[in-house]
Amino acid sequence: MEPLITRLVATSVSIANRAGRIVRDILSKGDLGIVEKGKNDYQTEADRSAQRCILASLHKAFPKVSVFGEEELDSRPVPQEWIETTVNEEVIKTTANKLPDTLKAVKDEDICIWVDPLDGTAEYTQGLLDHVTVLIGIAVKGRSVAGVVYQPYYNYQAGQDATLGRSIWGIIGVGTFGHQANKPPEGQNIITTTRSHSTRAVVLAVDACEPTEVLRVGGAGHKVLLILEGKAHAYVFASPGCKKWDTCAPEAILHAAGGKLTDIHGNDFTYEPTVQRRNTGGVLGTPRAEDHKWYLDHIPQEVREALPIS
Ligand SMILES: Nc1ncnc2c1ncn2[C@@H]1O[C@H](COP(=O)(O)O)[C@@H](O)[C@H]1OP(=O)(O)O
Ligand SMILES: [Mg+2]
Ligand SMILES: [Mg+2]
Ligand SMILES: [Mg+2]
Repeated sequence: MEPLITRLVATSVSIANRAGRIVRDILSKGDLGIVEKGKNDYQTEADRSAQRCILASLHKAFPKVSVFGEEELDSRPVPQEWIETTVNEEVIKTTANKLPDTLKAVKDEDICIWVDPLDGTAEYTQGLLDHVTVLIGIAVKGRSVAGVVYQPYYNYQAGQDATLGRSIWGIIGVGTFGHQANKPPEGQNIITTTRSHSTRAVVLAVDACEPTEVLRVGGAGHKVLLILEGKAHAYVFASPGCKKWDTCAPEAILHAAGGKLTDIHGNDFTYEPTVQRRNTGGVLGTPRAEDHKWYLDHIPQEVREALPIS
């Protein structure tokens, strides 16, 4: 049998696809069932249903692994057709002979999975559909090592014949798959940041990094995809708004591709089950680990002091 990590990623790719289908079905039926959880913080029926699908499916396949999802839900039974049991063969094939030795012996109790059933909820409700992703991040002993980012509306403006949706997945030491890997253009400094959760500190930090262009878009998953595809040079978010489920999967795919995701002080995120959910130190992502320090050095002291280390 394949190592646990390989099976977890291969199953998570299938589960994220199933959840993405739920996200699309709910929008096409038109009743989003929006609930306001807090200031500028919404939940829809798609967030709730996709999380039920993902947690029930993971629990069925891996009953001993800890899984945490963004939404607080009751334990109502999940419709049988939402339990995804298939395994993505592409992941199995690609990972065979490539998985690092350190990940081969990982046990159930070493793992914690962080699930964001719908990242970019604000943009989903506003029809900015390619900003939406489903995130399943896999941490081992508190460090993010593998992740799945499913983009349910990829290609949605490309015409009827285009295949809707794509899966991007990555494992540290194996690589990142399912997207184009491009370098960002030389001579520019394109910075991506929030469009729906901006604050004074967010703007100060972006401006201090001397952008030639600012891409204000939704979703932590979506912004990391922009970096992987060479559309942005950095993801700068000087706010305590992101939580563990927002960063776990994006961090793994970015690190697996040679990039770096930390808080704005340069500290690594940790993901053990008891960790504080909020990433109080903000988020900084770059496509090459060696470019990270330049951005860290440009974050104003005033902004750093306002964002405590997570
Ligand atoms: N102030 C905030 N309140 C609630 N969620 C936030 C906040 N800031 C960031 N997030 C979460 O982090 C993601 C990335 O931030 P942004 O889109 O603003 O760049 C958001 O899509 C949202 O995830 P979610 O949509 O899953 O609730
Ligand atoms: Mg949310
Ligand atoms: Mg999110
Ligand atoms: Mg979410």
